[in-house]
Amino acid sequence: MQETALQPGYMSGFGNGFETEALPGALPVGRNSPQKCPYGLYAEQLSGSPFTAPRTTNERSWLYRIRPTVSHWSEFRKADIGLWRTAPAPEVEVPIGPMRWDPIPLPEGQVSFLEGIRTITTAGDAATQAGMGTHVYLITRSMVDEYFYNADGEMLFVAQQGSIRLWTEFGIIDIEPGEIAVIPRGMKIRVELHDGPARGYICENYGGAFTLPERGPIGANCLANPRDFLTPVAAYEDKDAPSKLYVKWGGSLWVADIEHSPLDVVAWHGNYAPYKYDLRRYSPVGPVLYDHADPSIFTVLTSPSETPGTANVDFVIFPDRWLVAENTFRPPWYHMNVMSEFMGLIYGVYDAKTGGGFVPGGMSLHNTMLPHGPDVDAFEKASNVELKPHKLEGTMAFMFETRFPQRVTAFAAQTESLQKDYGAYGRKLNKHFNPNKR
Ligand SMILES: O=C(O)Cc1cc(O)ccc1O
Ligand SMILES: [Fe+2]
Repeated sequence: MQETALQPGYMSGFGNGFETEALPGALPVGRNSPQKCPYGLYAEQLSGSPFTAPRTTNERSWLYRIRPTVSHWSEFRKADIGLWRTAPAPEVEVPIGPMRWDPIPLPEGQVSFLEGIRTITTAGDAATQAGMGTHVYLITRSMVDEYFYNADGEMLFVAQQGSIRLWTEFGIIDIEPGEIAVIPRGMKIRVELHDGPARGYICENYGGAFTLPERGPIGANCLANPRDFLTPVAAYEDKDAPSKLYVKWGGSLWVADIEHSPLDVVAWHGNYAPYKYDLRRYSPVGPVLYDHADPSIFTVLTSPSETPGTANVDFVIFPDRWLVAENTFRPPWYHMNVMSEFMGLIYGVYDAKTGGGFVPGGMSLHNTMLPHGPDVDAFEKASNVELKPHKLEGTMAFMFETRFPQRVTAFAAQTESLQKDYGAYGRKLNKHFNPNKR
């Protein structure tokens, strides 16, 4: 490994055509496939979209690597996929009611990224490139001489506890709680524990690649600003060692013995690349006079479907912000939604659930067309509080919202972390109706 490659360095921008080289002159100039590449490297294209996709959604990168991926290939055998599930996964009947979980505890023993995935829900069908899986990751040891890529979807990491280092083919990404990272489909990684143990959430997106939502009348600024997205500079390993390459393909995990690190990309250029983003940089826009707006105003990233305005997945956050609306019930309203809502809490308190039970590291599921809203504590407080400007501080909840109903896995339905009494929270709401008093 190069001395200079040990600390992550980043380039700013979303979806840019980046170019970066870990050795001077490693990138061919003016062409993608010279007869011989500099330093004896191999050229390889990684296509994240069909070749013919329109320019706005066309994604590919050119990698200049010590060995092409095909030479990392050898006899694959089935590996134990543990508790990772892929849609469709009809393991249990999905309850017709809200579900909520306490944090899944970190295991006592040594658990790598691949061993510590716990799928909570699946939606759609990975084989048709539609839907998503939601997972919790639990990591107590780094991957050593173990590498992985996911052919079934891109992975959005949401760090909740501890920090991890994602060694990718494209360079190094560090994330800590409050930050996210996106690893596009097909990109090789090794996940290292930086400051652990680590827990977080993953949205495995089988559909259209995450992109920034349109801003419409908001204009050219606010929400997630493109300059705050960071893509790593090239960094490579020239390492010969008995290693394992794991591939998730078609919902199964496969493994092959390889003799060298596949993170051997010395230079690359293109717009198909991993990135990170600090959620605390999000610039929220909201109601400045009255009413509570739809949560789509807080969309960080969206995975579009073929139907305009109907997301395969929206990644939405509920960050620190001022509440100023006059004569308004300020928390989320009671509602039913054709989209299904998986929520997690990174830190702090979520304003619709102030009565306890939705804690950092926990999660909830409000499925397609199932009613939900503030708990009794949040309702009573927000209905009676003096409506001064009020700042929600030290809070970061998020939602993976998909057009598809979500199925829970057998693990999620049977874990001790499942709260047995959550389904009844709505029944605690008091009757206030009085026909004699307006
Ligand atoms: O249900 C939830 O808590 C998420 C949510 C938040 C909000 O402000 C409006 C609608 C919505 O689904
Ligand atoms: Fe909701």
